Amino acid sequence: MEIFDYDKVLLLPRKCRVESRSECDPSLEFGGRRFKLPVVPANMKTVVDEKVCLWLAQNGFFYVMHRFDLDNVKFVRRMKEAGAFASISVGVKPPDYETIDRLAAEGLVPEYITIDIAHGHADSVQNIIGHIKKKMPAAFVIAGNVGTPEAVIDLENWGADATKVGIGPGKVCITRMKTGFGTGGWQLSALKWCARVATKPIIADGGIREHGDIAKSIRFGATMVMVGSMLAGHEESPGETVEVDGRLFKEYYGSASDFNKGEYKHVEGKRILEPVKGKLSETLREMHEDLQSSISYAGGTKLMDIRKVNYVILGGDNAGEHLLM
Ligand SMILES: NC(=O)C1=CN([C@@H]2O[C@H](COP(=O)(O)OP(=O)(O)OC[C@H]3O[C@@H](n4cnc5c(N)ncnc54)[C@H](OP(=O)(O)O)[C@@H]3O)[C@@H](O)[C@H]2O)C=CC1
Ligand SMILES: Nc1nc2c(ncn2[C@@H]2O[C@H](COP(=O)(O)O)[C@@H](O)[C@H]2O)c(=O)[nH]1
Repeated sequence: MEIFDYDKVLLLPRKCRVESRSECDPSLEFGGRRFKLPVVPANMKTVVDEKVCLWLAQNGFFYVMHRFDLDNVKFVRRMKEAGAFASISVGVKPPDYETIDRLAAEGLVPEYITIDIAHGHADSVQNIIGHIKKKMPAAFVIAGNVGTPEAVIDLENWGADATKVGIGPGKVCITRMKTGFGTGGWQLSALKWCARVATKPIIADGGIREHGDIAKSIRFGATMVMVGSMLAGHEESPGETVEVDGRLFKEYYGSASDFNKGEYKHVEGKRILEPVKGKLSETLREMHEDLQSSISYAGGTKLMDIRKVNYVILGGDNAGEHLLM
């Protein structure tokens, strides 16, 4: 198997078919809705809050609210009252079952439910997918995280409508060091490996460091990418602002860090400071433009035209050109 990550791959251009990049459309259909970009901010406390989620929903972007220290029922109700779709995260513990039951009892069906645990290839995930599908069959269920084809096959067979791939490639992740496991350092080829067997959409989660990594993820089989650090640290981002030597930073911490958990137990995440980067809407606008360029380099007009290109692997044992035959 080829092993590579985002920084070791470049996509090869095909003859341009447009006169202007404005003809290229990076939008996509996901779970019955159309979104402007194949990008979703990570469901983490220092990346999204209710205000950011509402803004994303009202401006044509997908979002997934985090699942920490909030009442999901109140959140779904407020999103619906605001005329927005609801997209929540749950875990696999008894309070998460109660949340599903309360939502169903009140007839508040979130359009999207993400089951968000560290090791998503687990009976606990099969059980909660079954529970959600029984109580709220209309909800689109995203399940993860996983890092192998076997896990993708199981999650799809258990009823997940999409899977989230990425164990440990995140910027504030320390899973690799703490446990010796994961897709950190080879996330892009893990994605390729998983996408070969997937019959439903994959969200590639973690390790996106450049806008071009979004196009690379699409090329290797992702329908959507989840982005944490690059979308943290904006003016609108939640998280404490810290001044260091006259420069402004915002905190960004892992969901499995002691900062998020409130205790040092099964810690697999850390806290870093991200330089404050301006407005989130500006970063999303730039991502949109960059993806339009990617599509034009792919010789296409639509997002999935990126899937048609060849690529090269730079350096290392697997170096070489890879042609689509
Ligand atoms: N994408 C990634 O690489 C990672 C992401 N995270 C994020 O951190 C947050 C907290 O995650 P998580 O700790 O799962 O959430 P929870 O603490 O809610 O754990 C979920 C459940 O899964 C169990 N569990 C967790 N890890 C394992 C494991 N390795 N083997 C068996 N059972 C396990 C827990 O039990 P118990 O605690 O008793 O073991 C608990 O019952 C989530 O948002 C998650 O996405 C965390 C690590 C890696
Ligand atoms: N191993 C851990 N992974 C975590 C933790 N908190 C979040 N995450 C994952 O990281 C991505 C974001 O990655 P980035 O490279 O874009 O910053 C996020 O979506 C989660 O899957 C954690 O504490 N430990």
